[in-house]
Amino acid sequence: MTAAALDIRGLSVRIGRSTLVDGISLSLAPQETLGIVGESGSGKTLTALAVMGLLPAAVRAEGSIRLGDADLLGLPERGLNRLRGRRIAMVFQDSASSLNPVRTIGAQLAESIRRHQKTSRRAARGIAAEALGAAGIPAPAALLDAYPHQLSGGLRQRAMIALALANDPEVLIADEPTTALDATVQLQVLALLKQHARRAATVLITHDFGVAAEVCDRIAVMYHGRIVEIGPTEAILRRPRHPYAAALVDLVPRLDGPARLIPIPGAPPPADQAIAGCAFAARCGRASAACAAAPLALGAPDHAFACWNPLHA
Ligand SMILES: Nc1ncnc2c1ncn2[C@@H]1O[C@H](COP(=O)(O)OP(=O)(O)OP(=O)(O)O)[C@@H](O)[C@H]1O
Repeated sequence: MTAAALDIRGLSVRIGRSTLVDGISLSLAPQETLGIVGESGSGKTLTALAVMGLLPAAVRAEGSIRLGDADLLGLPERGLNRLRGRRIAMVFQDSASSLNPVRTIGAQLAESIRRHQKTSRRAARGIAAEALGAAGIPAPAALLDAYPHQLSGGLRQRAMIALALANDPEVLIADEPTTALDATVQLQVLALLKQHARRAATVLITHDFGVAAEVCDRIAVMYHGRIVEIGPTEAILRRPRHPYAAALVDLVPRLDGPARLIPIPGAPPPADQAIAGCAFAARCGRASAACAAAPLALGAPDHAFACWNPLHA
């Protein structure tokens, strides 16, 4: 079996007594593209920030996150700094606030390249121009001296993708990389990510199931800080098992009629109100207290889902 590019086990993210991400496990093969899909507030970004070691100070992460041979949660800041940008990189949703507004695109790219590769300033500028070209930016050399505010949203997002990919990382995390873009630019950026995904492992975070279906080999559905379903994209699209995943699939625009809006409960029921029979028996088919929709674990069947009835956890 090929070693995982990224392996997350039992990751929880907490602030004070609140658990915002609740014991999730994921494994990503080299060159695999995994979509993390879920509604706003489900814990997607916190999961990504935990992997990058970029959580705010008051927020704690527990569990294990391995990038190849490196244990990311155990690394001190200096160790993380050596890996970030070189072995793992992230594209953020909002390129306007993620790029430094007072430094040119070229200076920001060259700095990242020189931090991780032994190279002269001149050579770093050349690599920077190449990275911009590879991100589909026309006349990349001319863009090196531009400031972020001088670029359109689409160009800025491409520049950020170039920045993330400049050192050829093993793992790329893209957090809602197309949300702020108009439809045609969205398609171009997705095509770019798809092209990159052939070279390295990619995690695409989105609330849009259609976007994930376009690019990803597998999809993990997050709900209330947990992964409630994970499996090959095709399988989830054809036969979603968890009601939330089914609702997301139903929202993907179709040519054969309007999408249906299916209301689902806002949160798992508290343990003392949990029903003995599975509330989602119709989908999971495990109507008794023996409901085996166990917390998703590595080594679970290819396409697995978790029940949120606490009696069945
Ligand atoms: N610094 C923080 N302090 C306290 N709570 C936080 C903090 N950051 C996030 N949260 C909370 O944690 C939960 C998960 O947030 P997260 O940003 O991961 O969601 P998300 O799925 O990425 O949503 P979106 O799609 O809107 O970005 C939310 O309830 C959010 O309000």
